[in-house]
Amino acid sequence: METFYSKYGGEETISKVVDYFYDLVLADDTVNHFFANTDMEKQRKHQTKFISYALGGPNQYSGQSMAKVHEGMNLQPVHFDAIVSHLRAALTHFGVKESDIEDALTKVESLREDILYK
Ligand code: HEM
Repeated sequence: METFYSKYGGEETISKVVDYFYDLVLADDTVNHFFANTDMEKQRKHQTKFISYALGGPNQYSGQSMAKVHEGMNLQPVHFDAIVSHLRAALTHFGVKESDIEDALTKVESLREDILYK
């Protein structure tokens, strides 16, 4: 089966989507404070991992490992929703088909319970 990731051009496309998404996240006061003590390179890595995951790329995560890395952040639905809305905006901006956007959002949603309130 052709994955979303390969269909839209693999890493090259991912890096463009990441740049766009990164700017949206860091301009948003709802969530940018979580990254206040994270250096720029690490932030970019985070956004890349997030996008790659959503698009079915090589970095796939278990709920357990996601609970662990977000431990101590006490992330709330409002934070998760903000990130999801930026993902939707970034994918829309690059002309991704609505049904493919829905698939990506469903994927991300599957980790919501693992990531929140940790
Ligand atoms: C499905 C959703 C998410 C995925 C797949 C994901 C992925 C990851 C991964 C893989 C890490 C490990 C550190 C690294 O990237 O090197 C991480 C850490 C982190 N995540 Fe997420 N994340 C998600 C949601 C969120 C949300 C909603 C927020 C906050 C609004 C957030 C903020 C952070 C922060 C601040 C770190 C630590 C960064 C650092 O200082 O090293 N994440 N995340």
